[in-house]
Amino acid sequence: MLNENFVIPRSVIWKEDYVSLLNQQKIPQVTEYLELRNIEDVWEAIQSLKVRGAPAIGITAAYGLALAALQDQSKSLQEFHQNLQKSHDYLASSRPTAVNLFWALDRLMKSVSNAQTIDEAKSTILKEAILIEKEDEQVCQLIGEHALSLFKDGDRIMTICNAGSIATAKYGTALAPFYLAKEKNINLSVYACETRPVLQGARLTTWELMQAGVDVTLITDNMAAHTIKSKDITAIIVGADRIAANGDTANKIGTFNLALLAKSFNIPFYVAAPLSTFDPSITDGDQIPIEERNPEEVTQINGIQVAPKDVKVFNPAFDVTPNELIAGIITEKGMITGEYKEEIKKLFSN
Ligand SMILES: CSC[C@@H](O)[C@@H](O)C(=O)COP(=O)(O)O
Repeated sequence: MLNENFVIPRSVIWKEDYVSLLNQQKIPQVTEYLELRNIEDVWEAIQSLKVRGAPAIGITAAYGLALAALQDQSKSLQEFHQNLQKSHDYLASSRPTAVNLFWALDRLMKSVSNAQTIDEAKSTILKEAILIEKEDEQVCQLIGEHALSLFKDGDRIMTICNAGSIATAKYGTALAPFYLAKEKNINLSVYACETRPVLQGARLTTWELMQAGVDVTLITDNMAAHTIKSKDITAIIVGADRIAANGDTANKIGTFNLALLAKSFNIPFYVAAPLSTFDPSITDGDQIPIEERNPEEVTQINGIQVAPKDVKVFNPAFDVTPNELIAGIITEKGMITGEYKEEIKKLFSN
């Protein structure tokens, strides 16, 4: 295990009858934990980005479904299953792109399909939600170890958005190697893109890494090319929201730009993601649903209007990086590279 003499924040904590949730909307100004007491609270927290990041969305939704199950007053097992399906569908409508949401909810539904009593179903569903969180912590640590093996002392690495501890159960995906490097006294410098419009890089990645004592420098998104050149960036590493069967990867808007820059500067562009972020049911990235969010995320900064009120806005929250721009996808099972279609098929065949 990592030694804990530096702070690795957690975003989702199960508290027996509610979910304690770090309010990521308010970081870094305010560190507050919300009490999510019912499925509506959970839906709203996911939709409004109080919790965000693919694995953390999945874990929170899993606890949301567990809360709904535990609070259910059904008189028969059949009624219980009908209500559970409604709760599943409701939570699944909170955000469309990160496949971990659907993966976690489907996994809970499957876990209770053979339950003989309502009590058995309730305890099974909670156990499964807790397991999803525990597994994600272990998986992120493994991703961090595999990713760290690609870097050496003194490397300068760029990232976007926040694929850190608070986007997962713990440690993160793209940020996990930086926590591990810190422990092993390997010096890595991180360049964090601010990540307009919602600023996950500026607000969250810097906050997380500074607490752990990781050397992090903030840049605006449009500084990426100049920074890669002038600071001699050695690699780019990002997280993922959904990876198609051919390796095409949806991640935070702006990721595709960085992949193109990596190609142009001849530096590796890595994706770090757990197997729960793969969607082998879709053949390529064109089939990934891309969330479009409220125009005000673009026309305002921190509630202050910066563009004409009625300007037309296009606000996709994600883009898709084609597989040929990706030097490697780092999972808990190691890194896959090259023939992604074959490699991904192998990953899911055993
Ligand atoms: C380990 S988190 C991976 C991704 O979910 C992350 O990079 C990302 O794009 C998050 O987008 P967000 O809109 O903040 O949920």
